Amino acid sequence: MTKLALQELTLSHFRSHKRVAITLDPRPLAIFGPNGAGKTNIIEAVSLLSPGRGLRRAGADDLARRPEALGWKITGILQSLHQTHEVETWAEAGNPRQLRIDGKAAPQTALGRIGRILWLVPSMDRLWIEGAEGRRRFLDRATLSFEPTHAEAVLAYEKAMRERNRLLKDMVRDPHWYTAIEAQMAESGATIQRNRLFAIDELTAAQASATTAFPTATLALTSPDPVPDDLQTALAENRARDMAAGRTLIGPHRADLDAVFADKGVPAKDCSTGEQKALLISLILANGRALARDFGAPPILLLDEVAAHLDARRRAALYDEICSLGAQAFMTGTGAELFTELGDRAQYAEVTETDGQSTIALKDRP
Ligand SMILES: Nc1ncnc2c1ncn2[C@@H]1O[C@H](COP(=O)(O)OP(=O)(O)OP(=O)(O)O)[C@@H](O)[C@H]1O
Repeated sequence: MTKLALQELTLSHFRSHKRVAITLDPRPLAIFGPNGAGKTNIIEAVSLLSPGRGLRRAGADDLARRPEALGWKITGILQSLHQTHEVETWAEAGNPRQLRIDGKAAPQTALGRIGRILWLVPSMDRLWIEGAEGRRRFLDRATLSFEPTHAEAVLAYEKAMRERNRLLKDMVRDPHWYTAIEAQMAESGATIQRNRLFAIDELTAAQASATTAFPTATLALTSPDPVPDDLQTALAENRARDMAAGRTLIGPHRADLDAVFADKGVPAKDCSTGEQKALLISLILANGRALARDFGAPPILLLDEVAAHLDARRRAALYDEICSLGAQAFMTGTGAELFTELGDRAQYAEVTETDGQSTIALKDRP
């Protein structure tokens, strides 16, 4: 099968890493080292080779190595479906993040077309019990992996909504100011809604068609107020209510992802911590299988401390599923023993830290 894989990763002054240059093969990479060594920083750098602010949602200045804080750079050689791309992303102090693909300046949305990168990080352990925003972001990343233009629809919708919210806050009542903005929101909103429903269908089908050790999640797109078919009319009718609130109260920006642990019929938020994690793993793997079929290659997976939560049987099952999927999964853990079951099916790297400076070294199978 065609592979999507990072062949080389170079970091310069990125968080605790002053200089990193590693060459990888398409197998999963198990990254081990003590707490605070700089393992997550490595996979955060990989996450920045996809659109958005990466797996910590950090601002560009936070990524610069302290104390120098001069700026940072990540370079990745990414093997994609038809060709290999050089992706460079960097920021100079006080400036926004920039991007070049194959030597040419490119918008971040272009990254969604050449690669597919999905992640699970410990902060997502509370995804099912916290507010809708995290679940929406999770769904949108899955959606983006199926439909790269989703990012443009979300950006267009958010830009128009910001303009509308400004008018609402300024108590502008003249309908002329609203019509074009609401038409834009309705158009991009319909695209967002359609894309998200498509992603849910894909995840549902991919869960149903596989034999897996992880539980099935029954998914639904919900919202405090249903997203109307005719969003433009609904927005016009809702202006007075929105003006009182000082913001737009209806639309896809209020959507939520509802999940139920299918075998038990229990909502994800009421499941045990381990079950909630297992549902997330199940969805990431389902997303990977669906992409392998639709896009032609499984995504790059970034799994931060995923092994720590799993018993040995589940851990072995996860590794088996990643390997049969053929995904280049970057996995972190505090000890090499967490990856024993991977054997020769993975490559290994140790991250260590001395005096606030991290280093990474590829290792033989531990
Ligand atoms: N901008 C920065 N400049 C220098 N060091 C930083 C910067 N941001 C974070 N760090 C350091 O990076 C280290 C954390 O790295 P990281 O989160 O990658 O650790 P980890 O190996 O994943 O640890 P754990 O196993 O505890 O999750 C901390 O020591 C932190 O102080």
